Amino acid sequence: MAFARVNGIVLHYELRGPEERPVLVFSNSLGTDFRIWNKVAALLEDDFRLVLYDKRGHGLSEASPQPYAMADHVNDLVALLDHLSIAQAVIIGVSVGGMIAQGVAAARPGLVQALVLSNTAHKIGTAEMWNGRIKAVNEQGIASIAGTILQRWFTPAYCKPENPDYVGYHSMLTRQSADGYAGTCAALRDADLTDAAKALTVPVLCIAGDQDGSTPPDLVRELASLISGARLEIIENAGHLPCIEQPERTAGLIRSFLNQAGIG
Ligand SMILES: O=C(O)CCC(=O)CC(=O)O
Repeated sequence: MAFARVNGIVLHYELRGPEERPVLVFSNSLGTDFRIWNKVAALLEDDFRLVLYDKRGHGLSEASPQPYAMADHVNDLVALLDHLSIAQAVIIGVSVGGMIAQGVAAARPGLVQALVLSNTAHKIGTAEMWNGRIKAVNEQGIASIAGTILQRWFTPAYCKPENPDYVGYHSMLTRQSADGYAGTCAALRDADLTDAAKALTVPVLCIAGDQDGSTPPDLVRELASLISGARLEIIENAGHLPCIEQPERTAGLIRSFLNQAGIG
């Protein structure tokens, strides 16, 4: 557990794995903290240097007042990597974390060796949808929308109150800062990374979950079609967060992609 003040905000992060190995940076989704990557990280940490961090307004990182711009999240990650003296990294992002990854590649191309874009897109949702979510969170709290959100995060088989993991992730979501959650909804509402995706020249792996209700496979396929040479993999029996529901498959795809790209 470590903290750094970068870009005017205190971020929570953790470093794992051998220092001399290629660096993998993990960026999490809306309403979660970096523990969503724990099972994937455990499968990779013997062979890679891992950076896990909580984005602004999530987990133990500081929450500035809403709204946020995607550039805030992008600049935070670039500043954290600079703070850690990391010159090159593979950025692995899920959902809004995948948009942050695309943004970092556009803002600081030299920093990015390859990208893994899991359950994400160049543009997610509509202004109407995000404004509705912001209003609900600000007026009634995250708990008021949590049940609906978890149905998109996980498959029906996982989404059961008798599953302790489901209950745990419900707690993770409802305990996020309202400013952090709604602020990041505003960032998602205003972000269109179509041009950034089209300009990517690094190796890219796109991952979709066959039962993802937030960024369905067709949307991830559309993202992959914008990126020259991108590889697309669809994980079965997974919703929006295959890193939680299918960690072995997710880590296996990351490992084989890095191997193919000559990293590691
Ligand atoms: O998960 C994200 O980072 C944004 C996409 C989304 O809205 C997922 C959800 O339904 O919470």
